[in-house]
Amino acid sequence: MTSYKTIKDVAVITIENPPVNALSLAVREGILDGLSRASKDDTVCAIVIIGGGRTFPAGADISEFANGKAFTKPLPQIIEKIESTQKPIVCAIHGTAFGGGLEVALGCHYRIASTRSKVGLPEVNLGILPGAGGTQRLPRLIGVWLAAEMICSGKPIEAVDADAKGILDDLVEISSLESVQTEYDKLLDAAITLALRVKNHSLEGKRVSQLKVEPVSDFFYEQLALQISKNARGMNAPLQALKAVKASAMFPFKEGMQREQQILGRLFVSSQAKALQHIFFAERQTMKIPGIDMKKGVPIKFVGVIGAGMMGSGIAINFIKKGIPVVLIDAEQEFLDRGVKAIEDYFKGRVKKGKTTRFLADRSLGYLRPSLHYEDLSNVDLVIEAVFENLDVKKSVLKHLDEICKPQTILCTNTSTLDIDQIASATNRPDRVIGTHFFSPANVMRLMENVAGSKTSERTIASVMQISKTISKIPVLVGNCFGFIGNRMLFPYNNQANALLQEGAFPHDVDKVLYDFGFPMGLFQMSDLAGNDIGLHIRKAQGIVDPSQRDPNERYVSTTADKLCEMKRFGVKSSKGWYSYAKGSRKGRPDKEVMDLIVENSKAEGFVRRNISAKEIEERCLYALINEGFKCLEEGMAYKPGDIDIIWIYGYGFPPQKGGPMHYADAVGLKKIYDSILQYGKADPKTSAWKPSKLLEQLASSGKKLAKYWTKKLKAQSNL
Ligand SMILES: CCC/C=C/C(=O)SCCNC(=O)CCNC(=O)[C@H](O)C(C)(C)COP(=O)([O-])OP(=O)([O-])OC[C@H]1O[C@@H](n2cnc3c(N)ncnc32)[C@H](O)[C@@H]1OP(=O)([O-])[O-]
Repeated sequence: MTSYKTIKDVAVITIENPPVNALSLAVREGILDGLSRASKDDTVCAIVIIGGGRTFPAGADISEFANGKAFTKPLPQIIEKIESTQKPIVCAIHGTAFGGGLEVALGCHYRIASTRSKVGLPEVNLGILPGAGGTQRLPRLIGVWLAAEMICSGKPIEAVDADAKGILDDLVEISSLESVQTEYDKLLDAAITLALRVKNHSLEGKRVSQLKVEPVSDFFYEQLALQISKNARGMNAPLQALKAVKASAMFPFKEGMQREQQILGRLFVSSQAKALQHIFFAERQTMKIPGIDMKKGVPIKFVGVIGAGMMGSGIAINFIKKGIPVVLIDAEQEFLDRGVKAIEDYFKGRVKKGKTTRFLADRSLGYLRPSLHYEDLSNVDLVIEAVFENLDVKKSVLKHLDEICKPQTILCTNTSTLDIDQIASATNRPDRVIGTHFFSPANVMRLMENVAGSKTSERTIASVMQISKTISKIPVLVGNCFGFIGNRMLFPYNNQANALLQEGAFPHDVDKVLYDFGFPMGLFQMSDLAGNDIGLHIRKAQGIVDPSQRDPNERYVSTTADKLCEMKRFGVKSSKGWYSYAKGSRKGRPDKEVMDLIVENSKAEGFVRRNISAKEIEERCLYALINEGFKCLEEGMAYKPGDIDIIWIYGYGFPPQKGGPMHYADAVGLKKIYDSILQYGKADPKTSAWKPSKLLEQLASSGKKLAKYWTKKLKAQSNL
């Protein structure tokens, strides 16, 4: 896990724990061993610590948090040992020196970094804090102000910025064209040169723990706490980290460390830390699908997008940003021009905000090829249609593409509800047809539901999952059912919200509960933002708007929602929806007209309105959602509980500190949820959402947790 060698009387300890050189127990032991050898060897005059491969350690080994290994030879002790070593230690950073990695660097006497590298303390994103002395050393090195900002936001910074802030002693210029090996060689060279230069220098002032912290006023802490409460609403770790930073300015180093460790101890066992660490791994597991070999994917170098509307142009942006040429097709010149303008405006905006340069923006735009002719797609590797959400329209587009594109081209349909098999049946290559459900705005939202039809091949799935990654999306493979995973689960959740209106609640009552739970906004606010006509369109496609076509045994909850559309209350875009909006504002106010309509409809539908508690609102919305998630798992539409959590966190704003609906279900207790579902079902037998999932029933009665059960199941499957 580490190697040791000497170059020109400098000991070089190289950390070798690919892929990210996480500071596992074996690495920590290796560092200790290297320090001891170098200290005992009289010919060694200085020490360099460097990461092998592509990076300096990207942090403590997160997998050791759950199994307790992190507490054996813990990182703070190793860093103390590094700092107290009598020979100068130079730390050489490339790649991503994150978390414990940066904390190791802060324990070294000198720090140099490749200009391509990044440093950061992202621990708050995992529900903890930089608990290997980071909250005590960083303020001593760069001041409380800058340190608190880095620690509480968890955002990494570029090496050049780190140098300007005083974290680094020097930068090693590496161009973007140079290989990782060249970067490593140049960095090591520079580190050895520096080590030889300082070999006889005193270490006075070089041990960061001995530096003084300039105190700042309480006003600063109050302001930052306010900002954190707004930007990281509901998250414990950032505010706790701020307390630890404050301790650095109030106490000597040793006492400050004690405070840091106390706070870390509390955060470590918190439900938020468990939830956030679950998400960290779940996000990386979405590419691991039983029976799919991702290496079978074919490279996608040329893409077509059909439809230059908001969705199509957003999709195109993802590709051209990564240097992948896109032919953007629309039937009308006017629509095409509008799409191209939207794309140009997007890049102009980025330049204006300093997020990219004019040169890079122009380079991306150079990859865009607008066209009115399908024939220009004859050579693309993959094409995504983003036309109107209508089965017949999509089928005819795919049929046409099948005739024009080369036989190997993968045909993707961007739909949020339609049947992939039916769309694929319009082509002679159903094995090369797949759903790619982008979330709007497609250039912003990172989630992608990739939908496998019954004939979609392993190669197609692997190719699309990989290209999704290349364009920086978080792809989740899902099965082909109505609404796939995200929208399918949204329906019962949304139905409960509407049912609550019938029984006595108002939109702002429901939205407040969901906001307090941690969602960025409630369901009615979300509906107003997306456009209430979308829901109506889906209900029409389901054939349930017309009372004569409804199943008499299923409760209908959307009368008010339907009437709102009749009244042209489409939401923010018409300044009126569930709420009313001042012109240009997205902040809705409860509207008497809507409240009267809700009361009137309750009466007409035979409900006696009652006060509904926040607890009931929360349980009914969330348990209906969770029950549907279990159904998706038992039917094989979702491959892992973690996939569902990722979809809901990245696609629907489920609060990450609660870990996603399936993780949350385990935290609440499956028996409690199951019993509540039975109870709500008894009171409301005409709502099929209250029919409990068999899987939920099985786990609730056996007292098992979903996460454990599913991991075991997957293991057993892979051993077959
Ligand atoms: C003691 C208390 C104080 C200290 C606390 C800390 O340091 S807390 C830590 C603070 N640090 C952080 O929070 C940084 C967390 N890491 C990152 O942000 C990113 O991994 C990255 C930017 C370093 C590389 O991005 P990229 O897209 O190039 O790669 P990728 O993301 O796909 O990862 C590749 C593989 O490495 C795995 N893995 C990664 N990191 C860790 C880890 N620390 N540990 C274990 N494993 C880790 C990851 O699961 C994946 O495994 P798989 O699926 O292949 O089996």
